[in-house]
Order: sequence, then structure tokens, then C-alpha cells
Amino acid sequence: MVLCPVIGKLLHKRVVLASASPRRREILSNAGLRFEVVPSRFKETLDKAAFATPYGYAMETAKQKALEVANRLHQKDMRAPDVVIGADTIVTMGRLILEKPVDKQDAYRMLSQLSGREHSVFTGVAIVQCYSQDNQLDTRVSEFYEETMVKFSELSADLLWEYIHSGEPMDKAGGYGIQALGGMLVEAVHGDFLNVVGFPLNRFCKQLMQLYCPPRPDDPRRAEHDSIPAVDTFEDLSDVDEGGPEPARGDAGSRPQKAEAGVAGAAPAEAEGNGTPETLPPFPTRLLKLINGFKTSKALFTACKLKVFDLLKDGAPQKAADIAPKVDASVCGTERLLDACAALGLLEKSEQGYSNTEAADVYLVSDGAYSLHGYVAYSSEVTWNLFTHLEVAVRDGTNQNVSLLGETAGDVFQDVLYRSPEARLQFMRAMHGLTKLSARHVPAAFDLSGFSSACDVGGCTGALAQELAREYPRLQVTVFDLPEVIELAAHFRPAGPQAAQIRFAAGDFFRDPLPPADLYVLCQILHDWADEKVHQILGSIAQRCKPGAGLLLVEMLLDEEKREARVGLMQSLNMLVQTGGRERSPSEYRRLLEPHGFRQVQVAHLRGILDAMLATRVAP
Ligand SMILES: Cc1cn([C@H]2C[C@H](O)[C@@H](COP(=O)(O)OP(=O)(O)OP(=O)(O)O)O2)c(=O)[nH]c1=O
Repeated sequence: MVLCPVIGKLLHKRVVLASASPRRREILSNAGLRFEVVPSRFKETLDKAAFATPYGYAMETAKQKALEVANRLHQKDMRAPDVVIGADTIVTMGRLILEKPVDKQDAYRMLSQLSGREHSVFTGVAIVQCYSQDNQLDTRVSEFYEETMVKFSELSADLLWEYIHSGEPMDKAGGYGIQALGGMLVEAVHGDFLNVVGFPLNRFCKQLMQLYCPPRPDDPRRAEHDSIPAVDTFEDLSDVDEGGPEPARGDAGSRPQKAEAGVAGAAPAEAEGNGTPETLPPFPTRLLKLINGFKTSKALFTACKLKVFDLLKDGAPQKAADIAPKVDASVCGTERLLDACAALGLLEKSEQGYSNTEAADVYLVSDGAYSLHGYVAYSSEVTWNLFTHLEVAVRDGTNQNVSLLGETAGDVFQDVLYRSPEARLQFMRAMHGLTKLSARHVPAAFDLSGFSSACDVGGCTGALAQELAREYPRLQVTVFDLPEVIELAAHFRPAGPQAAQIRFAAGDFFRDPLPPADLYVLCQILHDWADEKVHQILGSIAQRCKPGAGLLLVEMLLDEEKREARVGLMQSLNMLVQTGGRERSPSEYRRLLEPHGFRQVQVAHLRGILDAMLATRVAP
């Protein structure tokens, strides 16, 4: 008997598990799947640094494991199996990716790094559908990943060695098995437990449903579930918060699958019951979601603009008729907006009325410590407008500030973003909220304790400087930015103990000498500019640097093939339309850094939306 109906659909197919993992075999056979096991011979030696995200690495390894088996079986029998499943599990902490330990010392090193801390376990899964024709193998790959957060207790060296001597760690990613003795090391698990053990069964079944049982247009169940296309809820966004899973920024799991999006290569869907193939394109749920995404954004922007979330903060639920006059809006319009916000997970709706979700209380009220209200306002009033001119930007390859100004901007910052104190403050609020949230993992991405002074070039409100000062109490940080920015930065200055470590200095990094420091920081600066200006900025930093000085770049890093980093790729379009700059991959940054003597580049893929690179200035 199988609980998941889609598993039944596979019963008459030849399914191969391309894995030697006894845990994966057990999980899948417990689920009622019938399959053969053919361990993959693919060597897990892909260059991790070439991947923008750890899960990108895990998915690619899973795919290569499965393809190796599909090709081998096809060559052997001239007939490939119908489906090959590959998986790869990794443990990550900050920029570290931990696989299976090579020996006991290695296991000890891994486990002591995990002790007392939270880490992520990613399993990448590839489902390879095989089609043989004229002795040629054709494959369609569907990939996804799942993340589970695991927190270890503080573990003594004695305990770790006792555990290692049990032999359990050696064939397991991160050097532990949560399902056996290793369970004793674990304080908390957030997410799918089986994902840690090596196979995310729940997500796998959902993926199979999409591949083998897409809802048919005349399916009555569709009216119930799909009449409103699925949309990202705000709960997904709030996962950026500590403790939640990483936001799906490069979610190849949600990369449109050929078969699902119904855009190209739609696979024949199988009719219920008689097993006869029927040529029906799958229902394009994700495509509809993309088409309608702008409505979601604008509903959120409007609710923020009307200060709905401020009104509902910490209060009792209110009905639409009570809210409407307070936000100066019609009752019928307000009711629809509130219902839409509830469906998006921004509000709770009950008999008593509407109230804020926890995420709305934290991020959408205008005065919270982690408020994104300024970022929402900027997105609604500036970015939204610019994106309506995306087509021209793409055709011409230029920013579209002319649409805001009525004339071409000479300098995007001076002429557009800082054109008035109000515009400047709006931009600074947006950047402050976003940087405060996303830069929190940056200071610990590398060991910066050897530096005593830092200069955050274009450091704006000092949001990253605050994080650096918090992590390194001996570090003195200078925030260097234009005089008109420094003037307004007082609105955002820290009051806490770090305040004494931070000073603000006014100047233009294109014209004025930079303050001295042994670590220079560029947080979301280089992405504003085309290569020529980037060389100018790096050149003036290099001039100030002695050999051994550091350069910390904080940016959204794209994957080298520019296929996976969905948020970064969207942001790169944003840079085109707003400034004419671009997002880049680690090797593109390396190529820009090297001529200025910045070498020994380390890359850290971080949780949240920003990543980091640390380079060292070498002697010319
Ligand atoms: C973290 C963790 C991992 N693991 C296992 C799952 C995987 O089998 C292994 C990670 O190594 P993988 O390389 O993903 O898999 P594998 O070498 O076992 O099998 P194959 O490459 O042939 O598919 O670690 C546990 O069993 N328990 C745990 O708690």
C-alpha cells in the first residue's frame, strides 16, 4: 500500500536510485517506492567556489550522480531506466561546506566546529526522466533542494572522541548521524528531519506530483486550489529572519521546470486510471505566478503606504469598516486589500477582524528596529516606476532615470537618488533597513580580528559599520560617504556601546583621498557601476593600501553560469534599470580585483541575500 498516490504511478516504471546510501534506500522503500539501487560512480569533486550557493553545489552533485548512472545503464543495455534519482547531502555553516570526514581527525574538526552552534543541512535531489530513441538517450532533469536547520549542544572533546570512536560519523555529511547516536548531540531541528538523514521525502513527493500528476484544466479540484494562482506568501520572506530557513534566493527548486511551466518541452501527462498517455500540457502554475507577481508586490506596497500595519500593530483585531476611515479609503476597496494581504500571509483574518502577522509586526510597521517600511516605500515609488521602463532599458542597455527626471541624469546619485533631501532620506531609509537585515552574517564570514581599523567606503547610514563594530570590539570603523549623506546619517546613528567605535567622514570616493585604514569595505557599491568606474574605485582604494591590507566586498554573488541565483539575477536587472551597474559572479569580481593587486580572494556564501568576498592587497 502506498500513502502518496504518485508513488503508485511509478510502480510500473523502472526506477533507479543512484545512491549507495542505506538511509536513502530505507526512506524510499518505507514510502512504498519500488526501485533498483545502482550507486553512482560520479566523483564528488565539483569546485565548490564555482557555486553561488551551497545548495547549488548539492543539486549539481545530485544531478551528476544521477546522470552518470543513467548514461552508464543506457550504454550497457541500450535502454535507460525510466527514472533515475540522485541526491547529495551537505552540512553548511557560514561559508563552510562539510561533506563526509576523511578520517577521525577530520570528523573531530567538523564536530567541534558544529558544537554549540546552528548549522544548515542541505540535500539536493535530482529526478532524471530518461527517454531513449534511436539509441540516443534524452533526459529531462528536475532538481530541488531542501534546507533543515540543526542546532548542536555544547559538546566536550571527550564526548566527541567517544562518538567518533563509535565509527558512526565516517560515512555521513558533517560527521554525524542524527538518526542514531548522533541524535544525542542535537538540541533542536527546524525543518524536515528526513532531509538531514539524506532524503527530503515530503518535498520529493510534491515534486513527483508536479511531474506525474499535474492538475488537469477540467479537474474539479483545480477550482478549489488553483483558481487563484499560488503566490509567495510573506511567511517565505520572513524566513530571512534568524532561525528560519534561508530564503529561496537561488531556488532552482522553483526554477521553472520545462515540464511544469508548460513553456517548452511539455511532457505528456498521463491520464488517470488506464495509464494511456494523453497529450495535455501540464497546468502552468508557476508561470501564472510569475505573470501575476506584480499584483502581489503592489498590494503589499499599498497596504504599507496606507499604514495598515502601523494601525494594527499590537492592537486588537479590527474590521474593514473600522480600518477604512482611519486609512482614508473606501470600505469596499479596503476590504479587498485586507483580504488579499491575509491571503499573502501579511495579516491574520478571524471572526473579530484583521490583525498583523508576526512578520508584519516586525518588518512592515514603519518604526520597528527591523522595519523594511523604507525599502517598501522606495520600491513602490522609485523602483516600480523604473521597472515600467524595463523594456527600453533592455533594448538600449541604459538606466531609465530619464523617466523620473524628464532628462538624462549625469550622475545617478547626485542627480536622481539624492536630488532632494526627501529623496536622499528615502533612499537612505531603504538601504538602512535592508542592510541592517542582510549584513548581519557578514562580520563573521571571515576572521577580521587581525584588522584594527576599517573604512566603509560609501557606508551610508553606518548599518554595516554597526555590525562590524559589534562583532569586533577593538575595530575602529570610519564610514565614508558624500557630505549630504553624512549630514542625514545622524538620523540612523547607533546609540549602543558600538557608537564609540564608529566615526563618519565626508568625501567623494571618486575624487577625494580615502581615510586611512587596514581594511576597506565596499558594501553594495561596485554593483552600482560599470567596469570602468569600478576600476576607478578599486584604484583609489589600492593607492591607500599597504601590502597585507584587506578589502571586504559585500554583494549579491551570481553563480558563474548565471542560471541559479534568482534574486541576484533579478537584482542585476534592477541595477540596469536604476544605475546602469550590474551584479557579478566571484570570478568576475576576481578579474576586477587582480589588476589592483587584490589577491588571495576568499568567497563566503551567506544566509540572507548578501554574500561576501575578502581579498588581500599584495606587494606590487
Ligand atoms: C547529517 C547526516 C547525514 N547523513 C548521511 C546522508 C548521506 O548518506 C550522507 C552524505 O553523503 P552523500 O554524498 O550525500 O551520500 P552517500 O555518499 O551516502 O551516498 P551516494 O553518494 O552514493 O548517494 O550523510 C546521515 O545519515 N545522517 C545525518 O544526520
